[in-house]
This record gives sequence, C-alpha cells and structure tokens, in this order.
Amino acid sequence: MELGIPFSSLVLPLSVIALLVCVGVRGYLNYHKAPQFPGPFLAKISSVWLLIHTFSGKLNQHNAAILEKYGSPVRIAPDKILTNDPIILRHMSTPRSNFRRGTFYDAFSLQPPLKNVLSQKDENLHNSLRAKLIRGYSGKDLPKLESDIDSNIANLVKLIRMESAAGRSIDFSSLAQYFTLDVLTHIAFSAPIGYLTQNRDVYSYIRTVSDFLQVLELGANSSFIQSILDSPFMAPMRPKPTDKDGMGAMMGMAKRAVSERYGSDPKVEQDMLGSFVKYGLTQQEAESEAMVQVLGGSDSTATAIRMIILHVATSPAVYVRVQKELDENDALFNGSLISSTNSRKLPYLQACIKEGLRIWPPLQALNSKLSPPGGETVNGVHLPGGIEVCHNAYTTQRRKEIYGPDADFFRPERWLEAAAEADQLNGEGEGGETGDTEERPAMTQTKSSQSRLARMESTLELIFGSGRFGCLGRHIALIELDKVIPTLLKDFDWSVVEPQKGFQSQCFGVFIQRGLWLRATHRGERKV
Ligand code: HEM
Repeated sequence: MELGIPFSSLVLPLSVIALLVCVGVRGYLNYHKAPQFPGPFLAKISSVWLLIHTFSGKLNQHNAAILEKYGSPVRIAPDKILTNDPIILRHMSTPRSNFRRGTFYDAFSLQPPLKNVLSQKDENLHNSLRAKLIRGYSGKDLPKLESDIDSNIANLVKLIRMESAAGRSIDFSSLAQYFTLDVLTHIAFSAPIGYLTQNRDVYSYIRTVSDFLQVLELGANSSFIQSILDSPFMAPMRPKPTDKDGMGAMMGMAKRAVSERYGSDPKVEQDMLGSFVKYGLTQQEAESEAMVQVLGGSDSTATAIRMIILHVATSPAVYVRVQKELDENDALFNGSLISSTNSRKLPYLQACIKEGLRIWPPLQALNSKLSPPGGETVNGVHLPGGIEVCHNAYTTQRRKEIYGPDADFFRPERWLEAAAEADQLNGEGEGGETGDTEERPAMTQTKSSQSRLARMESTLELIFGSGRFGCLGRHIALIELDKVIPTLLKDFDWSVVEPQKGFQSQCFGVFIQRGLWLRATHRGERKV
C-alpha cells in the first residue's frame, strides 16, 4: 500500500522524537541517581540548573534560597547534593574519612596535566605535597612574615592618605586586592609586584581575572564543561606565561621568579618559594604552587578585608566601640603598626573580624567531596555512594541554633557574650574575652568543648575548610587581618560614598567585587 509520505520528510520529526526520547531517558536516569533528596526539578534531571546559576555569578544566593526552602541536604544536580550541616562537612574532611575530593577540584590544575595541591585528588600524593608546603604556609620558614606584611600596610596607608588628602574617594574594592596581591607576592617571591606603589592594576590582573574565574568555576561545577576545557583544542585559549596581561602574565612573573631559585647558581631566600625549594618541590611544581597561592589567597583575603571594613563602617555602634578600644590601647601599636599577637589582645576587634568572616564567608565555592562506594550515614543522613556532597558556606555561617536567632545580622557582641558564658561554665569568671591567646589552634582557643563559643568557633572554622583539605593559607590570612583591619580603623574614618548605589559583587566561588567607593578621613598623625 502506498502511504504517500516521502521518507525524507519524516527525517526531521523522527530526529526530534529520538532526541526527546534520549533527553527523557537521560532525565529519568539522572532523577533516579538520588531521588530521596528534594530540590528544584531541573536540578534533579540535569546539570542545567547548576550551570545557569554558576554562570550568573549568583549561585551562592540561589543555593542559600533552596536550602532555606527544602532544608539540608538539597539536590543541585543529578549527582550533587548541597549541605550546610557542620557535622557532615567536618566529617568528610577528617583524616580517616572515606570521602574523597570530588570533580570540583579537577578545574584547578592551572597547567594541565600537572596537578597542584588544590587539584590533586590522589590522597597519598596530596598528603605528601601538603607535607612539603606546610612549613612555608605555616610561617615557620618565613622569619620576615610580619615585617613583610607591615611594609605593605605602610604602602597601603600612604596611598589612602594621599588619595584622601587630594579629596578623592577610594575604590576600596581594588585597593584591598592591591594590598593582598602585594603581600602574597612579597612573601612568596621576596618582593611585592608593586600594586600599591604604582596605584594601578599591574598586568590588568584584576580586570581580566573575573572572566578567568567564571570559566574556572563553570569547569569546577560541571565535569562536562571541564572535559571541554581540558581538550587539546582549548589549549591555545588557556593563560600562558608569555601573555602580556592577566593570569598568564602573572604566571610569567612566577615562572621568572622560580627560575632564579633553580639551576647551577640558585638564589636562596627565606621566603615561601625558598621553603618550597628546601622541601623538594621541582621547578615546575614550584611554579604551579606559587600560582595557587596567588589565586587562592588574593581574592579571598581581599573580600574579607572589604566586607569587614564595610560592615563596621556601616554599623555606627560597632564602629564607635571598636575605635574606642583601639584608641584606648594605643600602646599595643608600639607607635607604629600592631603585631598579630597584640591585635589578638583586643577582644572587640577580634569579635569584629570573626563576625565579618562569618556574615560574609570570603569563599563560597562548592568544594565537593565524593561519598565512598556503598555510601555512609552521617549525622542521621544517609549519603549514598558516588554522590558529590557540596558545601554552602553562607548558610552554614547563619545557623541560628549555633549563632543565635539574630544570626543574619552583623553583631560582633555575640562573640563576647558566648565567651563570657564559656567562662562561667568553666567557673573562671575572667571576663570572657575572645582575643587573648598567643597560639591559635582554631580561630582562637576555646575553653570548653561544650560551650556555645566552642560550637561557634568550630563552625566559623569551616570557612577555611577543615582537616586534611583545610586551607593552607589560613595562618597567613588571619595575620593579615589581625594587622590591617585595626590599622585601617584606627588611622581613618570611613564612610560609604553614594550608599544608595551599592556595589557589584559576583560569586564565582571567590568574589569579584567592584565599585565599593569609600571616603577615608585621616584621624591624626601616627608614625607608620
Ligand atoms: C580569608 C581568606 C581565606 C579563606 C576564607 C580561605 C578558604 C579556603 C577554603 C575554603 C579552602 C578549601 C577547603 C576544601 O577544599 O575543603 C582553601 C584551600 C586552600 N587555601 Fe585558602 N583561604 C583563604 C586564604 C588563603 C591564603 C591567603 C592562601 C595563601 C597564602 C590560601 C591558600 C590555600 C591553599 C593552598 C589551599 C589548598 C589546600 C589543599 O589543597 O590542601 N588561602 N582555602
């Protein structure tokens, strides 16, 4: 029998049907990878939900919203769930845990296929690399760590004074990053690049890095995108040490600095690179680790500085109290810049720093960990095998049962109240200060493992990750904050220029923040 429909005219509709069937089957299989977890429907059947929000630079906000709506854990992709449960988060990173690094970390091989400490997923290789880096990062091999930071604070203060004397407002988003880039390159290579002295975005690094970070985060959140980025035809588009601008130019700078430390007549310095060389890193490994340090430490610490200053400057009661504490303890500045040890003697200042880190965790990436085959039950939640468990730092740090019913507000007093409670629990009654420790195993030492303060401290610690994956640069970051925050608050009065405008803040794991214009008024002469 003749149907009268030529086969060629059926090709298109049949192809569409076949495609729809494939998409449907794929969606069905995806859905059933972890059907027990709630979440947006699109996130259960495909990675599109996660990719759209990663691309928008607002994934952190969307993640916070779905955790609020569905509770923890919530599904954000077929094989990814998101949690803000501190017990699960800590458990996955303990030394004996069977969880492993997830696909998130594949994106951070800055010179693929070479792995660095951030991208190495093999447990043994990661441990041995960390062991080689730890003395440099802990500051033990850096006798000039504080004085190097001091010299950059002095440059920062000089620049702010100059701008303020000229009646100009200050682009604090850039300035904070000039400072962290100079500090990191100084302690890594024994000399800062000179962002502060030149008062400009050297290598256009800050301007161009946002595109790089957006692509990096897309790869980190999707192994499909990462496989495209890793493919040979993308190689010409990756940053190269020969580039004039951006990440590539920074790599070139690191490469040149590293090359001086190897070869027949190596330069020996007591800096981070010197420590890496001493503990056996190859030249190529040292280049890669130097870049990880700049990438991992500059945006994160700059965000911390911006958000702490912004929150203090826009909270009048806090501002008055912290400046009073700083003025009353002028002697701790020894006539110039404050040491980290002395800074930790100022309880209200320390409470402001902690509260700033809590209210706006500087890194809000997924940091996914892969559950062991067969799964595991943690804190009453069964996490099936082969699932990536991701972190939402923002809502972890706003848990009301830990920080109190007003956890959404910036209120440094909560740390002093919790410390006073802890002292009472211990029967010490010594005033409950949080900033009184010489050594700092956690953010500060805690006196009772049962106290609210202990729970607050250990939860706050999670902004740096924990256990075998914890941030190697935490010690350096905290010393920077201990020193730069009191200096900025003691030397200047800060106000927001055109507060109605707000500023731009995009999250690609790290934050790209632009247009935070502040006015600084010098408060009087002090030698720095
Ligand atoms: C306030 C500032 C900082 C924050 C909030 C922060 C946070 C983090 C987080 C959340 C991780 C990943 C944890 C995980 O994978 O579970 C990490 C890793 C890391 N951070 Fe930081 N960081 C900061 C500053 C720095 C600085 C200044 C440096 C360098 C001097 C640095 C170097 C590193 C390195 C090398 C790793 C990888 C550790 C490993 O793979 O074992 N960070 N950081």
